[in-house]
Amino acid sequence: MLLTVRYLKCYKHYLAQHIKSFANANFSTQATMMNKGFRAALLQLNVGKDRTSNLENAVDHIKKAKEGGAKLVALSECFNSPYGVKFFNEYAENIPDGPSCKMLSKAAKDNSIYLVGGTIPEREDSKLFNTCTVWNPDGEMIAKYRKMHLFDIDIPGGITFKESDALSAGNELVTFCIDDIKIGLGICYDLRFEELAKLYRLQGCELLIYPGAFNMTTGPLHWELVQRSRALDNQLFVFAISPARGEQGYIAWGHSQITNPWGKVIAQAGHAEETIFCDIDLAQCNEVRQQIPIYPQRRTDIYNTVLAKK
Ligand SMILES: NC(=O)CC(=O)C(=O)O
Repeated sequence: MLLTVRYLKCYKHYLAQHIKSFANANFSTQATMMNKGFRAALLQLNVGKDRTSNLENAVDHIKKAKEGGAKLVALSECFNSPYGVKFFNEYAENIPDGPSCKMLSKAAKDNSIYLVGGTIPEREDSKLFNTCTVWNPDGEMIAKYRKMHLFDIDIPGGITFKESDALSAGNELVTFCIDDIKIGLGICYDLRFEELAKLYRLQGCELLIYPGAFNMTTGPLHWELVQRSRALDNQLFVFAISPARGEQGYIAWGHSQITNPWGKVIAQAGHAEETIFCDIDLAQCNEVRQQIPIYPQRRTDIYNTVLAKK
């Protein structure tokens, strides 16, 4: 079995109740859904310039994730193309008619899973977006989210990147449900914006999923920290899925991660190609919310986070 599975060292109390640890990937499918729990697999894949190879590699790993018992499988930001301003136009596709969406739909259906399709560069009329699609076990697209905060930064001696030279920003929060679990979507740089996560929390989300690709400047400092912050502040699970670290162009930090509502990292990849599995139980959100009731304790008479009126 090619899959690398991390042995999860978990919080003593929660280990017993909620988190299963895995030594291998020979899982039974019976464990795929129980109450508010499910097995998730985050696919941290190598990505190169050949779109067809990227898609074939994803199909292969999605199948293995299903064999490992995953009910929800998630891919990284730009899993089908290199990540870079000069590549977005060349690789852009219509959604849902392009080859990447066709593959995602088929893979979700063939494996009967929920599939968070990482992101692809999307073309709509004359505009390009960085877009995440989500597919249900019948192969239907059930959500489409466009990166809302474009990655425009300039760190002398570090990294300069200007997504807005090529992309337009999305303007909508997007959620989807698996049974009674509500899940919010963001993409990479969106992780840094606490108000977005808070709005999802206020809408009832218990899990936020961010395909992402931090880099060798910001990754070591911020990748783990922002995810733990979003999870802790909003008392929910956070998944972030990176491409594996390449050697040329934009070098991704890797370290795809699952964080629980305590702000504790319960699974994390290294930097190479790897699948991480984790059984999560969303009931843990309510427990934390009851034990540390910060939401009813907020002083909304003094401050508040609300959706802007359009
Ligand atoms: N690539 C991004 O969108 C974000 C990132 O790398 C960072 O915030 O750092």
